[in-house]
Amino acid sequence: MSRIVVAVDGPAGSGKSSVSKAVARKLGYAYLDTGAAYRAFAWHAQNAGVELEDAASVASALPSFEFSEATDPDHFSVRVGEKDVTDAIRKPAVTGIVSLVARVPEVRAALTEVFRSIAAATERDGIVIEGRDITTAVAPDAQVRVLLTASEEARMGRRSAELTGYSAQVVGEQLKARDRADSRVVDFMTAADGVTTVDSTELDFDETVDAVIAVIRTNL
Ligand SMILES: Nc1ncnc2c1ncn2[C@@H]1O[C@H](COP(=O)(O)OP(=O)(O)O)[C@@H](O)[C@H]1O
Ligand SMILES: Nc1ccn([C@@H]2O[C@H](COP(=O)(O)OP(=O)(O)O)[C@@H](O)[C@H]2O)c(=O)n1
Repeated sequence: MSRIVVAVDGPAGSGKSSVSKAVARKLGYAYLDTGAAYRAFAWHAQNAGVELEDAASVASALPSFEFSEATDPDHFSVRVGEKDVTDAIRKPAVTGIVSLVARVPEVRAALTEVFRSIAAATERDGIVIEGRDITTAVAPDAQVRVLLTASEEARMGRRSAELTGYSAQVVGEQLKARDRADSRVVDFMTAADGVTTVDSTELDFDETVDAVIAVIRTNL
């Protein structure tokens, strides 16, 4: 069976996770959130007591990283060893350190292999994989490649609406700082050759899902 891969990249708050999950659900595809893996590794590295500023120390936590992620869009969960970290990895304590671990080349190489194995193991007809470097590094040969963007203002507004209890200004500043740090490692602000941009600034959620499905239909 030839499995369809839909690769989705974009900056924080552009709608990658929620839109990709909805697209997967509608098409009966699997769904893989690669940011969740980087977050889970950051959580693990911190618990392992590594020196987060030191790349070699961060990489030393890789062999003990027992990661698993469900790919059913209706039952999403992330585990490290026996522990369910689905909620813990969304906390600001993890969001604030994830870029430090994501910049380490050994970490990127190891997680890229994990993503390819998960994609190869899915039993569904297709998989939507979302992150920052899926269209360019993880699955550059994907049949469908999308860059999901939205204005900084829209992204900050969406993220702060989601994180109730935190000041909109602090959430916005953290999002901008993380995008700045991440974009030094991977370019997810401009579409690579053959990648279709979907700008959701003026679209509501359902319209964005439909726009991504339209790109998929055009490419298959
Ligand atoms: N087109 C849209 N219009 C309005 N809200 C959206 C849209 N796309 C996504 N959202 C909302 O924005 C928030 C951030 O989306 P998320 O999927 O977490 O982004 P990302 O994974 O890119 O960080 C979520 O609450 C989501 O429901
Ligand atoms: N393919 C990917 C996915 C995420 N990441 C890293 O993981 C972090 C969390 O990704 P995420 O997709 O959960 O972040 P949000 O866009 O949901 O805020 C990013 O800030 C990047 O540092 C990455 O480097 N490469």
